[in-house]
This record gives sequence, C-alpha cells and structure tokens, in this order.
Amino acid sequence: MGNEMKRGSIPIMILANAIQMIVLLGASKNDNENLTNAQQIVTDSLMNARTVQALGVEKGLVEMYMTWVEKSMSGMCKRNVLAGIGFGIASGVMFFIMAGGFYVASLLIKDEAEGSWAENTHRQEGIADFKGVMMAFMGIFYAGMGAGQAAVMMGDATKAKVACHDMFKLMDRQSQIEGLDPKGDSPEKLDAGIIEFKEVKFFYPFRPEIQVLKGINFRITTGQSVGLVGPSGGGKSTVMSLLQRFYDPQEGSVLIGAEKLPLHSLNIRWWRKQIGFVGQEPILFNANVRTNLMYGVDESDQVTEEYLRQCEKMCNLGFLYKILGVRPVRVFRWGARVRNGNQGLETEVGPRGSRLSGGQKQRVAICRAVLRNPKVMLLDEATSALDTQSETIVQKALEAALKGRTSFAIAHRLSTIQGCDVILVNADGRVVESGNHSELMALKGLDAEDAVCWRRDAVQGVQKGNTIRKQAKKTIKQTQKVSPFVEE
Ligand SMILES: Nc1ncnc2c1ncn2[C@@H]1O[C@H](COP(=O)(O)OP(=O)(O)OP(=O)(O)O)[C@@H](O)[C@H]1O
Repeated sequence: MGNEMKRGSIPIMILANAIQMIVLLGASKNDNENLTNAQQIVTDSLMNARTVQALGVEKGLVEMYMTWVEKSMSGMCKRNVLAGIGFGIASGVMFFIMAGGFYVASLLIKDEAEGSWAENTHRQEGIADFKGVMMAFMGIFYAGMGAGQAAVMMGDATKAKVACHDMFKLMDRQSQIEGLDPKGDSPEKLDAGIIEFKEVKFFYPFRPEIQVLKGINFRITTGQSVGLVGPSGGGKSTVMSLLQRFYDPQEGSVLIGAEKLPLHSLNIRWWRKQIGFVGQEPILFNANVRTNLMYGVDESDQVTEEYLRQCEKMCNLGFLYKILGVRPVRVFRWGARVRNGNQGLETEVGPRGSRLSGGQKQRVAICRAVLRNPKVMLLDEATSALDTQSETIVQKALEAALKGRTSFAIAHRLSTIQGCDVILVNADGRVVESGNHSELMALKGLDAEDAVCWRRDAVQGVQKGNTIRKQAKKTIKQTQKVSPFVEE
C-alpha cells in the first residue's frame, strides 16, 4: 500500500511544484526591467539631489518612480496569487501524503499493538514493525518535501539568472578598444605631443544615423596650445573623446608623432599615460586629497614628495593648509580647542568632493592630471562652471600646468582661450576656421553664421575679461579686509 501511495503521490507533488515554478518564472523579466527603471530614478535623484530640488521636480520623480513600481506590482500581484495557488497545491499534496502515510503506518502498527495488548504473552506478527514503518514513512516524506523545496528554489534560481542576464551580457561584451589587455607598441621615443587628424569622420556606434565629425583636419606640434570653440553639438567633445581613444574613427586617421603612427596601433595604456584630462565637473573620490592625487599615478611611477609639492604649488593648492578658525571640541572638553582647518594633503574631500568648493575641486583635478606628467593636456571647459574669482585662480593654475605641453582646451567663449597658439573653430563636424586669436579676428569672410557670434564674443570677451579681472581683484581686496582667508 505504501508503494502504491508513493507511486501515486510523488508525480502529483512534482506536478504541483512544477506549476508553481512556471508561474514564478512567467513575468519576472518584465518585472525586473520595471524595477530597474524605478531604481534608476532613485539613484539619479539621489546623485543629483541639488538639481532635483533646484528644478522642483521632486513630485514628478516620485510619480515616475511610483508608475514603474506599480507596473511591476500589477504583474507581481497576479503572479504571486498564482504562485500562492501553486504553493498551496504543492503543500496540500505533501500534507495529504503525510496524512496517508500516517494512516498506513497506523494500520500496520495497530496490528502489532493489538497483538501485544490483547494477548500480552506473545507478539502478533505484523506486516512491519514500528521502526521500519516510521523509517519508510519519514523517508518518503522528507524526500517529497526536499523535491518540492528544490522545485520552488529553481524558480528563485531562474529569477536570479534573469536578474543577472543584463549584467552578464555587459560583462561578456567585447570592447573594440581593449583597455585591460592592451596590444600595440609603446614607443618610448615617440613624441606624443605631435598630433594630426586626417580626414577624420566619425559617428557614435549607438547613433549611426548622425555623422558627428564630417572630415576633421588639423596638425598640432609639441608644446602648442589649441583652443576648440564652436557651437554646441559641433563635435568638440567628440574630438576630445577620439584623442583619448574612447572610440576609433570610422574613416580617416589620428596620427601621432613625427613618424605619424596611427593612434589605434599604439598600446592604449601607454597612450593614456601621455594624456592628462580635466573635465567641466571634476570627479573626486571620497578619500583624502593625497589619495585623490595619486589615483592617476601608476604604482611603477615614483612620485617624490618634492615633485608633489611642486605640483601642489603649481596648481595653487595652498587652501589645503589654511586654518579656518578655532572651535571647542565637545561640551565635556570645553577647554580643549582644535584647529578647524584643512590638513594639507590629508584633508578629506568628502563624497564626490563635496567638502571642497568648485574651484578647489578643479585645482585638485588639475594637480591630479599634472602629477602624471603627461605630454598632452585635455581641458573640457575646465573653468566654465566656476565664478569669476575661482575662474581667475584656476586659470592661473592651468597656465602653469600647460607650460611646455601640447594642450587642447574646449571653451564656449573665444575670450577664454585667446592666448592659445591655434584656435580651431568647429561647427557641424568640421573645422570651419583656424588660426591664432588675431588671425581669426582679422578674417573677414565668414562661412557660418555661428562664427560671427564667436568673433563678436571674442571682441567683447577681451574687453569684458579685463573689466571682470579688475572687478575681481577689487572684490578680493575688499573681502580680505573682512576675512583673511580669502584666496588671491
Ligand atoms: N555618447 C554619445 N552617443 C551618441 N551621440 C552623442 C554622444 N555624445 C555626443 N553625441 C552627439 O554628437 C554630437 C556632437 O556632440 P559633442 O558633445 O561632441 O558636441 P560639442 O561641440 O562638444 O557640444 P557642447 O559644446 O554642447 O558640449 C551631438 O549631436 C551629440 O548629440
């Protein structure tokens, strides 16, 4: 009877668990996508909390978040009801098996017990003794339970597989530019400061319909400073990306050195060591300044304390040593007073550098770039997010940092890069004009309407720049009278 029960109940139990599993797997991919979208909103909102508040979009974001959560919830609710039914059936079958098992066992044991009670002198022969019955029963029961639980867990395993699908897809993706396992030459004698763009045409792989660069040509020699100006969307940052070899152009070539070696033939790690980059929004890590500065330095490169001090000085990091005042530490140590100041290179910058001002962060970022002693410096609107006073200080740091190096600087105003050796006016994916500031100013015929704006801006920029500089100096002097901690 036990065997019959086994034969009959186990397939039913497995079927019940299978139903439960199928239901669990059903909509999990869609739910996963919806939850990912919801999580993305939370991450973006927290990372950009100030912008969210400034724009007053808190409610809108909460609504967007709720929409995604509700979308996944409606699917989940249905699935959970079905999963509940499946689970109920699976558990029910198990309990029925248990009940049946106990019933069968009770019959067998009852025979044995009746014998011992009724006659009390000799045991009546039963089909099995108590121990054997219980062993068989427990064996069936736990095997069934284990199989059921394993089936349920398989649902979780598949859900985990779905959740990891995108991650594995990303991990398996082979980058066309392999940064971790670089190949190609590392020619120590190649002058990385000589850069040529030859008929470079490029579109972003995810937007092949938009031809961003339509044939860029220029040649820069060692030590030259290049200013990239032009209307928004003209392709200035794309040129910077190609210089850093985040992408390779589809047509044309980027050539390096007097030997004109194609950039794609060079070892990418070697090439990136030749480049220092300072962006518009400096990215600092939640650590002290020293750690942030050493981030870009290879372990094999020995950075002496002396060189570090030189770079600090060059980048105007004096603020790291300023004492901002004194304050009592705690109530029970009222008498004790500590210096409420920065601690040199050991100063903690906070999450994303939040304990430093924009200008200070930018100077740390410049110092980080300079510390690598790169041949080429790339500046992507490095001062555009700063106020006039900070801009002047950072500009000084930049001027020192760029000396003797080839440099590319993107700016929205000609006035910001008027001192550059070459200014490339980039519009609609082409270099429409080039020359130094006075050459550009002297040009009469203009191809693009935008260029008129750049030129007009240049004239006004020079005049404005001088006035602003005078005003800034005046303000600093006035403020210094009130607070001695304002920097020049
Ligand atoms: N990662 C990307 N994927 C797809 N298209 C992009 C990407 N980055 C930029 N683009 C597109 O390439 C074009 C040129 O952008 P780019 O950022 O190079 O211009 P820009 O001159 O630097 O503009 P801005 O002065 O506003 O920073 C734009 O049309 C932009 O939409």
